Amino acid sequence: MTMKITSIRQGVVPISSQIANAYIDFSKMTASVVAITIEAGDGRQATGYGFNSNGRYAQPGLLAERFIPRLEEAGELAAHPDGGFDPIPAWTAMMRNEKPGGHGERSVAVGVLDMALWDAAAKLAGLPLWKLLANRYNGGKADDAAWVYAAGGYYHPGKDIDGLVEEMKRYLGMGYSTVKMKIGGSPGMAVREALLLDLGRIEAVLKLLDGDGSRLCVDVNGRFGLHAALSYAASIQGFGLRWYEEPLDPLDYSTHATLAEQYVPPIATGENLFSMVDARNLIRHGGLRPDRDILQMDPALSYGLVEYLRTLQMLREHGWSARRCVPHGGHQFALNIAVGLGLGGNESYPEVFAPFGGFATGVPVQDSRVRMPEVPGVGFEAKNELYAVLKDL
Ligand SMILES: O=C([O-])CC(=O)C(=O)O
Ligand SMILES: [Mg+2]
Repeated sequence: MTMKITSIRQGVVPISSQIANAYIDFSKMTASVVAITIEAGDGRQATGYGFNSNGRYAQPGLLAERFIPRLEEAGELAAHPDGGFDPIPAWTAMMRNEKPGGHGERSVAVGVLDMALWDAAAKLAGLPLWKLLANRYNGGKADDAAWVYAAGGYYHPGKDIDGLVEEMKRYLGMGYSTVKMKIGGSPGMAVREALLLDLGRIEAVLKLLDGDGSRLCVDVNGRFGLHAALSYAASIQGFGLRWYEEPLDPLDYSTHATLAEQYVPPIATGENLFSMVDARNLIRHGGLRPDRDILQMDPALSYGLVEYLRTLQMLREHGWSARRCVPHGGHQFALNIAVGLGLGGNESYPEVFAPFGGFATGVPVQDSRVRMPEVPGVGFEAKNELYAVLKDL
């Protein structure tokens, strides 16, 4: 049976807020949203939805000028050997006449469309995406739940240490046992002063977590140079934190290798690596340790799941387990991938980036684990606020 894309619509929606990390504020953050309708040879139709994660902006120009027209011109597409829709030939059509390297933000535009293709593929199969992925790529084995952690702890005008601790307390009340906070966001301050300030913030949150460092992640958003990263490393080493995230520029692999020689607990990075090749450079040259470090490549920013499947293959070839992957972005797409392909878990943003973050409405988090609904596709239709945005396309 062949399949055909019959319509593609796109829009731009704000996900702006007053929060900031150590590198950017989100006052003008936007996201692209798309809807793609696919017709199977037997006349059945499904509409899949996609969007990009926070941190990169909407890509209406790239979508309108290159990627949507190529998909529209793709014509009849070969089905997957299981008889269902296969996003891979559609993805290949989108990427025609694109050179390698210099990934820029076209990976974001392609990621938005890729998400919609997978949502439609799973809907045509009448399966939740996590089940389709387990069937196609994981010998039919899916996890029964995903580990999730609550990411927040942003800088916000007027927010002090008490405000930070109150926020973390709310996350514990929602069923999360591991939380993440921002550090390194003191522009213009000397490293020593900034470090003292951050140690006070970290210790206040650790107190709430009964001093258990394995329940706290800290995120620098790539702000530090090697000197600051090493100074912080020496001071936080003893806390045994769950991970020390994006301490350095994401593309500066050799400084990661130097840090990894000095800092024993886990380091996490990868949310700003947008291709399998970039991730492979990190693995080859970043000195990261497959027994503890965490890889956060986000399929919704980095050419989608078609490329992420290649990244997982590359990791296997380099002796890394998929369990070391905990994608950035806090969206249901990565949650399906985590459960269906056996990743280590997924990020979650209980209080920021609505309506794109979070899970199906009414699904509880228990002991930092969340189960998947049995809804066909990614599960957007079971997430009321998000579906209200998508269905308007
Ligand atoms: O603040 C951001 O850009 C998001 C981020 O780093 C994360 O979710 O880890
Ligand atoms: Mg991060």
